[in-house]
This record gives sequence, structure tokens and C-alpha cells, in this order.
Amino acid sequence: MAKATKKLPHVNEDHEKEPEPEPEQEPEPVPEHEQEEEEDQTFEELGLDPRLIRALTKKSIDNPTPIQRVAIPLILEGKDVVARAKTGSGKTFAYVLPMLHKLFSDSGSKNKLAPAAFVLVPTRELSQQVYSEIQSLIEFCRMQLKITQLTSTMFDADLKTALAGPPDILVSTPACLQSCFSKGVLLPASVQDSLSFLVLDEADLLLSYGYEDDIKSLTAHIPRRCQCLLMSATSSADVEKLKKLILHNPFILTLPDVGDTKDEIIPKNVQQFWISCSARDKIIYILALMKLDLVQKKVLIFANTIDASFRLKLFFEKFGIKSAVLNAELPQNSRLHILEQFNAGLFDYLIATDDSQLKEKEQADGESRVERKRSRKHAKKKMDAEFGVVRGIDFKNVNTVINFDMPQSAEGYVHRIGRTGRAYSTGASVSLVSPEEMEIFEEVKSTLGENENKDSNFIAPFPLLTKNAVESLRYRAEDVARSVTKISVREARAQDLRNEILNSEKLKAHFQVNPKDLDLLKHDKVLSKKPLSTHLRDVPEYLLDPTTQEASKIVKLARAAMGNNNSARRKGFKGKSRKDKDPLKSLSTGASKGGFKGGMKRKGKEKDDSSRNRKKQSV
Ligand SMILES: Nc1ncnc2c1ncn2[C@@H]1O[C@H](COP(=O)(O)OP(=O)(O)OP(=O)(O)O)[C@@H](O)[C@H]1O
Repeated sequence: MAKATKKLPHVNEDHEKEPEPEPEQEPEPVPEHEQEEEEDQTFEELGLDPRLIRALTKKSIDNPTPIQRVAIPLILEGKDVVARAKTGSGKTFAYVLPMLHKLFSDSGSKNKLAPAAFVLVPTRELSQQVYSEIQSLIEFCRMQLKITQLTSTMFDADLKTALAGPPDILVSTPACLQSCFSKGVLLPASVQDSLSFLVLDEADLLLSYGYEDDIKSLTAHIPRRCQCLLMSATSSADVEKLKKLILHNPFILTLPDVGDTKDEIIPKNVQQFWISCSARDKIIYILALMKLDLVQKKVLIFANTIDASFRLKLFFEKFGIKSAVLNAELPQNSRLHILEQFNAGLFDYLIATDDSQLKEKEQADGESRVERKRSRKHAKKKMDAEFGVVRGIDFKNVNTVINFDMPQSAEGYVHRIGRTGRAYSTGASVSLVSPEEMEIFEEVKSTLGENENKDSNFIAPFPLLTKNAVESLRYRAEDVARSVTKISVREARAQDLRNEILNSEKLKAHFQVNPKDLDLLKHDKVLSKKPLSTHLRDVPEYLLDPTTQEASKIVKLARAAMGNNNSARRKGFKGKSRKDKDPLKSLSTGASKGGFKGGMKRKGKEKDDSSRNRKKQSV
């Protein structure tokens, strides 16, 4: 994992609720040598329970991130904390570790009638992610703490069973927690006696997901002595509102430059690029990026509609590129499983449609909150309103994010790009920008501060792809794109949904018995009904532009130098490298039938072998 420059967070005490407020104070600048010492600080020095430190070591986590260095001691002291830090900066452990430390030392008092900690998140995906992180730490520590996750699809009887005991930690969305109170499954008096922690994770999103009323109702049940923590990637009016609603005299932790200095909104370890092209040519450009090995795997691709994501999947299939789609239409078990498989490295390309599109559009259209709530309810009939693919989800080892479509807001851009370069690893993003999307692209640039600082290239033109390289693929790409008709997209979408509903039932049963078995079902299945032509899988040598070939070599060298190599991980899962089965790596022998003009004969076996070897080195 590459180490990026780390800076110390600013710590401000917010005295808004104190009768005699002291002025907010900027901390003294830390001398450089002391900063270096801080960077080498260990979890032991933060005063954490040795069992937690051993658990972290097992997870190969050795040193705290800047936000963890500052938040953990404050939380251990019992302070309310608002922590704002960039996406991927380790905010989850910043609250989970001290919370578990305190719950470990409190585990003697077992006569509680309600949970000791509520962790509230905006989406089910996040709820699952946080639940798994905490559960695995508890298991590593061999502690008897019980953690439960509640979802709004659970029946009352299941809610009661889940809360029987009661669990020490409850992870849920605010709406689901509030419904437990209104159904009498959780009793206010018991919560008043038991609750010591309330965490609002991804706080900047909770209100935009429509949870304001739920959170307001919940505040009545939170005892005054309860320690409240609010974690957020951005600072916004919503975060301020929540802070006032829930927290008592909090410490405000802000990583320098988060939220205020624009050039650090996206971590420096993420290189951002863009390509200007017509909406129609995007398909050729994305094919070139992938087929000519100009981007590093794993790749997360964003399309703005579900149909567009299936069109891309079908298009890729024809070229032997296997991918999976992820969207709000799919059943929850499938979505979680797709995420787990992608994180485990079982496939390299994931095409996601983010939930934010609908919400951002609603906000941009200036709908009233009531209208927004109504349309949210309406959307829920078809889509899962608690679905959230972009915000806060910890996609593991994503090396490249591609915006096939630009998001509808600068905030959406920041959250999408934040899926790579997590925890100081390196990453890159490529945005395909059509003339119609220039306006939003300009907005993104201005949010990132590019317009104020002309000398720096925040989002640079993508340097590795020449016009020639694109043009050489045009004929094949356009021909194949024409064959992906609206009807085939519709059929593929329906087919995928049917598959995933079946999968979902199997998964439900399976996960109950084998929660760790990830390889039951595959989500990157071929959806096309027609047999796939083998000749499209490889780009023949004569179509390759020499400059782009050079660029491709550089990408591979960079990947090798950065150690971004997924094959070992894959072997761990499959026992055998997936590459052997990857059609991209297999050779098409002989000429194509009914293929493209100019003949598709390979130039010679030596070339085939050399290209295969080259590709083998690269993945
Ligand atoms: N001290 C650490 N050292 C190395 N990796 C870490 C450390 N702390 C957390 N991580 C890893 O960094 C990744 C990102 O962490 P996390 O999800 O907590 O980020 P985040 O700040 O909550 O991001 P977002 O705002 O997008 O939700 C996770 O994979 C996590 O396991």
C-alpha cells in the first residue's frame, strides 16, 4: 500500500451548547519532526485494548490513519466527536475501535435490557459493511459481545428475536430503528438505561436519504449521558443540522483541507483524467481503455441508467470482457453478494448505477421535502430506497473508476472517485465527457478548485490513448454496438433480474449456513442469447496503434511497480487462476466468420504468444 503524505487533523472544540462558550481554537501548528513522530504512532500508544491491536495485526493494519490518531483518544476519553475526513480515510475504525474498547471493559454489566450502542447508517449495504467489520473484530478478539443488524424488510417476529438477549451493538438505518420503537420491539425506558453510544455514520448522507423525521423522533430516546459520534466525508448544512440535533459539546475533528481547501477533496493518491468525446463515441473509448489495457484492474464503471449498464455489459460480452452489473433493482442478497465477490477479486469489471442520480435530480429540481418523500416512496415500489452503491461502500482494491456517464452533481463525482485510492492506496479515474456533459464537468472542476488554480491540472486529459488507436477500433465497436438492440437490453435486464431473484433465495439460505462462502453463485454470467464470436476477443496486432501499445506497456509496468496484482488473491479463492478461463487471455485461431472487413486472420503464432505472455504479466 503506497503511503501518501499524511497530515494531522485540526481539532476544534464546539461549545455551542455550553453556557459559557470559549472561542473555537485552531491548534498550534505541529513542527515537522513531531509530525513525523505522529505518523509513526502506533495503536498501542493510542491506549487501545491489546486484543483489538492483535485483531488489527491479523487484518494487516499496523498504524492508525490521521483521523484515527486524533479521534480514538478523544472517544476513549468519553467525548462527543464530529469527525470529517475524506472518503477512504479510515473513519469506520476511528469510531469502532474505541467503541469496542469501551464495550469490552463494560462487558461485565450484563443485566441490560437494550443495546449499549446504536450505529446508524443510511443504507443497507453500509449497514452490512459496518456489521461485518465489527463482527470480524469481535471474532478476532474472542469476546462475547453480540452485534445485530436490523433491516426494514424483517418481520416483527424476526425483529423481536434479533433484539432478544439483547445485543450489545445494533447496526441499522434510522427508519428501521424508529419503527422498532413505534412497534414496541424496543422500549424507550430500557434504551434510556442501556444506551452508551450513538454513532451516525456517513452523517452527510443521512438527511438526504430522507431520515430527518426518524432521527428527530429518535432523539427523544437518547439518554443525555450517551456518547454521540458523527462521522462524515464532507461538511454540509445537513451535518450541521444533525450536530445540533444530537451532540453535546462535541470536538470537531477536520482533516486539514477537507471541506474547506478545495484541492484536497479528492485524495492526492488518485490521479484524475478525462476524455472529451461525443456521447456516441463513448462506447469506442471505453472499449479502447479496456481492450488496449490502458487502465488498471479492478475497474468500477458508472453508468447513469440501468439500461445503459446492461447495454455496456452486453457490448463487453461480445468482446469477451466479463462484467457484472449492480443497481437498486436487484434483490438485496444479490447486491451484497455481488459486492463481496467483486471485493474478493472474483471479477474485474463492475458496472454500477448509483442511487444518487434520482436523489440529486430531485434536489436539483427543487422539490419540496414532502414531494421528495412521496417520490421516494414511489421509487421504492420498484427500487430499493435504502440501496446505496456509491456512498461509503468500501470497494476493495479498485484501481480505476470510469465515469462512462458523468454524474449529475459535483458531490456525486467526489463520492464516485472516492471508491478508489482507499486508505492511501493509489488509484485513477477516467471520465468520458460528451459536449452535453461539459456543464457538469465545469462544475466538478470548480468544486475541486481547478478554476482558481490554473497552474495545476486537477483532472488532466487522458494521455495514453491516441486518436489512431480509437479510430482503429471504430468499425468493430460500432458494428457490435448496433447489434446490442433495445430489445436485447430489455431481455438481458429481465433475465438478470430473474437470475438474481433465484440467486437471492439460494443465497439467503446459503448465507445462513455458510456466511463466509463467497463462491456459490456467479454474477458476471453471459446474458447475450446469441453465441459469442471468438474473433472479437482479441484486438489483432495490425489494429494496434504503436503509441498506444507503448502506453499500455507503461500502465503494466506501473501496475507491477505498485504491486497492484490481484492474481494471488484470486488463487486463494479459486485454487486456480481465473485467467486460464478468461476469454481475453485465450487465443482465437483462424479467420473470423462473417466478421469485419479486412479479415481477422492473426498475423502469426509468435505474435499471439507474445501478446498472451504480455497480458499474463499484466494482470
Ligand atoms: N489504519 C489503517 N491502515 C490501513 N488500512 C486501514 C486503516 N484503517 C482503515 N483501513 C482500511 O481503509 C479502507 C477505508 O476505510 P473506511 O471505509 O473506514 O473509510 P471511510 O473514511 O469511512 O470512507 P467513506 O467516507 O468513503 O466511507 C477500509 O478498507 C479499511 O479496512
